[in-house]
Amino acid sequence: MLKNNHVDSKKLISELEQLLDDMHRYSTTVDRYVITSSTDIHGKITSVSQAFCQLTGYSEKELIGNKHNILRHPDTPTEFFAEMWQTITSGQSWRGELRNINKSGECFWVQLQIDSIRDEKGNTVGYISIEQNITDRKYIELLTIRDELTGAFNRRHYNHVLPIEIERAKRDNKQLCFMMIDADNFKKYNDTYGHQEGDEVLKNIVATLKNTFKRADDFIFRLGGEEFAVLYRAENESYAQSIADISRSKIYDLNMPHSGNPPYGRVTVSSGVMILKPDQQYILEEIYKYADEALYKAKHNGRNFVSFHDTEDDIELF
Ligand SMILES: Nc1nc2c(ncn2[C@@H]2O[C@H](COP(=O)(O)OP(=O)(O)OP(=O)(O)O)[C@@H](O)[C@H]2O)c(=O)[nH]1
Repeated sequence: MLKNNHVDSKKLISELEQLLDDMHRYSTTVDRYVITSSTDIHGKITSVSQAFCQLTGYSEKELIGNKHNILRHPDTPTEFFAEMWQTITSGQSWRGELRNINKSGECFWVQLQIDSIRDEKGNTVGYISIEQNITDRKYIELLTIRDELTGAFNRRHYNHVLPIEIERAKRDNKQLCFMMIDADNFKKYNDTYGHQEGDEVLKNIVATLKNTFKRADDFIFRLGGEEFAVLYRAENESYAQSIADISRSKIYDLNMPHSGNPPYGRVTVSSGVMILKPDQQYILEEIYKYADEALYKAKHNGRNFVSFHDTEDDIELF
């Protein structure tokens, strides 16, 4: 009897050792290959996998006790994180794509899922994230939607985004503005200063637009040649008008010489804006047409000017 007991416990110990070995192997593999991190309820990092350290360039010691904002990309708007926190603190999982910055200052993209960690009573005691490195895919994706010269979104992306943003603005009961921007007398600029210098001007125009329209839901497009567009939301007409004019004057203030653009003698742009009301239906092609007509008015008005489409009068409704 005693002997039997001895044999059983030896067998049990060996099985337990085997189990511990398996668990160790499993956790080592997870640690090495799964990009994961945990935080307490305040967002302070409590554990990270080796794969997480490898991706971010930070050591475990540097990360523990810190918050994930150590990785924050400056272009990610605060609203993005507010929405993320709202979701996870309400007990739901959050899934999405996020651009981060590693320790060397390089950008990387992750697809991540964040879930609550709960104690035996069901209380949230922290959060765990599992991530996937999607930088390569994102890079290819961005190449297909961006204009190579200026970095603005291309026309294809404009066609994709416009209907989505119109619906979103309607849902949020916000006015959406579509502004077309065209460099003035640009043919003369190229003729005088050369095409390459012209390219630099186009880059400066987009950089200035990016500097002006900085909200998460602002979109800057290059629709073709020296023609650009911005899609932006406006709480009211006064904002819609003032920001459009600020973008025009910021480009004027760059003071890029342009002798063929009298009376200004510098690079200027003209813009045409169409304001979309959330309670109205629009035909997509008409939006472009009306903004283009407003742009024509701005050109006609002497250039370096922002003109607004007269709403209500002649919008074709469904
Ligand atoms: N440098 C450069 N020029 C471009 C590019 N795309 C288009 N253009 C030039 O932009 C000029 C546009 O000229 P037009 O459409 O005649 O208009 P404009 O001279 O700007 O005159 P207004 O629009 O009436 O003020 C043409 O000379 C095009 O060659 C580009 O990528 N780089």
